[in-house]
Amino acid sequence: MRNSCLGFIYCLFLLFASFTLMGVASLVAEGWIIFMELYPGFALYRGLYEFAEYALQGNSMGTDGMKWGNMSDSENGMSDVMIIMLLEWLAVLCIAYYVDQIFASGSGKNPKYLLQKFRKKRPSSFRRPSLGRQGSKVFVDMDKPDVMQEREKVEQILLEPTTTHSIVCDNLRKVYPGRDGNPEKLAVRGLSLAIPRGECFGMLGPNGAGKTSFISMMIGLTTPSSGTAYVEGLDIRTQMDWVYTSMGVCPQHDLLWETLSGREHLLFYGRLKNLKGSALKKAVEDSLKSVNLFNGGVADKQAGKYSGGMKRRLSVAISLIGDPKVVYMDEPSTGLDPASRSNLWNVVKRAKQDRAIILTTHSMEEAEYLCDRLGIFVSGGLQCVGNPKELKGRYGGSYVFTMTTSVNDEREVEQMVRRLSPNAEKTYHMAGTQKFEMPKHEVSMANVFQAVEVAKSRFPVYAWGLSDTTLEDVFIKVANSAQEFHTLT
Ligand SMILES: Nc1ncnc2c1ncn2[C@@H]1O[C@H](COP(=O)(O)OP(=O)(O)OP(=O)(O)O)[C@@H](O)[C@H]1O
Repeated sequence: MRNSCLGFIYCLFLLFASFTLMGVASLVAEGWIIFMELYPGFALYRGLYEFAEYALQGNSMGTDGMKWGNMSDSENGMSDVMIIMLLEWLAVLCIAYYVDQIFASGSGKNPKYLLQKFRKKRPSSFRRPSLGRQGSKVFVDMDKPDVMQEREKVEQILLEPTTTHSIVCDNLRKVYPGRDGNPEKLAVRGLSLAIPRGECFGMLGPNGAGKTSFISMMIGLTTPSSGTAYVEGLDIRTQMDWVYTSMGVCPQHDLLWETLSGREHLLFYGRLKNLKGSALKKAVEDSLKSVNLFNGGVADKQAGKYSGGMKRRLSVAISLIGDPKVVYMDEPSTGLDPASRSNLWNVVKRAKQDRAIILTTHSMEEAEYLCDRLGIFVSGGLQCVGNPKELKGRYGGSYVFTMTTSVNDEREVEQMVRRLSPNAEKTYHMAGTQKFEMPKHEVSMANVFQAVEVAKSRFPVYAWGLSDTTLEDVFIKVANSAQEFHTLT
């Protein structure tokens, strides 16, 4: 519809141009004609009109029509037409480029980005301390010393000429532009992170936290709205073609060709990674063996006939072929049965020796088993970073006590817990089941066991338990407090 309207308006202008030039050209001042030629369709028509005039004259007089020499003739105005069309072509080219940068899918640049580009001319490795720049965010980050420390580490690394860190994210940010009346979405807010070779970094976070948006930027599917990241020293904004050669990806959903076999997939991706001849054959066989897809003719079966677990293992094998220095795995074990998952974990564990791996997962067990360090990501921001033990120590300095009784005895349970630990906090309560967090320094195990024995003699206790903080407790605590903060701000 829009195209038809534009076409119609364009034709109207052509008609108007032909009427003006043929009918009243002699009555209209040359200045007005030049003014009208600012409309591209009019200028084009004027040019064609003059060509036609010369051709007609040429036919009747036996000459050649318009020649280069006639272009400068002030009578026909061709020099004005050519200059106007050339300048307009340049202007429209620039406008088209600018509009494309703002509206192209995934790029989502701020309309003022050109101004910002001119304002911030600095070498990519130069960084100022982010404290001052973040303004009101400083308060938030001060609350997260580990995140601040990571940011400072990144700033330090960026000042060094060489580094052992395979991935360095420098204040990476992603904003999706608002569409169809929806406001713009800040999916990743200023992420700074440094991951050395040989480390598997786990990215945990609730649904919609921004993990996939982060990975999409790192693998070149979308461009950062601001900030950047360096992969093996290469800038993802400007050197993505080189980054691809040292990168492997296992996406959240298997991207496989149903009619190709597992072996053919690996041969294809191996060739893309520049492997040839016997080196390619060996890499494919090793890869198939490592993910248990080699024996029994499985390697030559069509991927469409693979089970979900086999497809997932093939995706992981694809991400590792060609010895990439950096690998991204987006929820690699989703949908796998326990045996296949354990198999896959062994593959990943072996693979991380000489490379950096970023892995997103919803499984705390997987994170604890595979990852050297973890980051909990909520509402687009990193809330904490550290190894699983550190995080449990930092966020879980308490025992979790659970007891299930009849609803009538709930008060007694609560009083018992208060006597054991005056600062205990009730974290869950549902139909007779209560959960309390008791600070470790207030509680002695022996007292808890004794108190439970006394309680059992006074009222029926259906179940009880005392556990150390799990990674899941840490995750829930961090995610809830961050979500509360973002709802309030
Ligand atoms: N192309 C897009 N345009 C607009 N908003 C988007 C787009 N892609 C993602 N989002 C929004 O950005 C936020 C982060 O989404 P993202 O998929 O990165 O989260 P996630 O942590 O990977 O979630 P999950 O664990 O469910 O995969 C969500 O609120 C999502 O709705």
